[in-house]
Amino acid sequence: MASPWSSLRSSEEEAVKFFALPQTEKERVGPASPFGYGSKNIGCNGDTGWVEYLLMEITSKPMSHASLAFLTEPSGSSFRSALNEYMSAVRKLACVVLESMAEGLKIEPRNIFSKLVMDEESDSVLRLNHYPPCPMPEASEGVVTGFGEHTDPQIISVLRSNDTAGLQISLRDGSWVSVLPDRAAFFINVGDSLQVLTNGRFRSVRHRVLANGLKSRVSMIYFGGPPSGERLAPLSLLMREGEESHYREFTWCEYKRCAYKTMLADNRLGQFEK
Ligand SMILES: C=C1C[C@]23C[C@@]1(O)CC[C@H]2[C@@]12CC[C@H](O)[C@@](C)(C(=O)O1)[C@H]2[C@@H]3C(=O)O
Ligand SMILES: O=C(O)CCC(=O)C(=O)O
Ligand SMILES: [Fe+2]
Repeated sequence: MASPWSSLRSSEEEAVKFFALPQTEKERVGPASPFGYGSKNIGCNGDTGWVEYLLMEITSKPMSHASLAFLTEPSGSSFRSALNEYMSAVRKLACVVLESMAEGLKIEPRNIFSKLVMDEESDSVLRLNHYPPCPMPEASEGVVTGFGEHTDPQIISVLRSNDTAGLQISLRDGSWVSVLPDRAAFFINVGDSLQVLTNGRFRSVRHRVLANGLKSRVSMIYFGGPPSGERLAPLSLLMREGEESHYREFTWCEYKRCAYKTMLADNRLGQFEK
């Protein structure tokens, strides 16, 4: 398997260069609707955070989206090739993880989940987030939200950050636990769609990012999603005798349409529960 590390390093370097550009230059690539450059506004339903980002769709045609035309300019060519290489390496990594998950659940074929993100029509996204150091107002008691709490809607998310803390996950009792930053590690998040496919055996955990008072955080996240028309429901081959499905069947396109009308913290799966 091609290692994601070299393309990761160059993508991160290019991202740092991009985020260091004057605001007017970056805004040529925005607003993110949903793809492109965004700053402080997340999604289009009123969420805000101490973050700027680049959101890119991953299609079988590398980097086709018009809002990212800057990547097709000669000055964007090294960024483009690093990102294309990284996207394909991180997708393979996601597949290895998804195949181990299928094995752990003792279901076959092993590629039952990974084939969804490998599909030519897979609806996947790459996100580069930059959280600049945040001057902490006294009233905030050292807590400023970089990216508000949420679950990821897709099947799997593969996150890699530099060595700046900020990411936290929520435990069942509602307490928050910090994820130690480790630039040599990937953080894997189960998405809502995998929770549905496994009838809740794997859970999409709520997470958030707190801004850092001193250092910049840079993260790159691959969100592996299924093709638009894919029907999502608990896999019958996983269900035990008498086990009830917790979700009604829906397509990824239907879920995404509803998800994009919600705010980050909303419980998106709620409307699909039985
Ligand atoms: C507030 C929103 C931003 C988001 C779309 C949404 O309406 C609800 C889900 C959000 C999320 C979270 C995970 C990923 O970062 C993301 C790209 C996704 O697929 O769902 C974002 C969406 C976004 O930033 O557009
Ligand atoms: O930037 C991070 O570390 C996490 C952001 C996140 O959860 C997301 O973009 O969905
Ligand atoms: Fe997330």
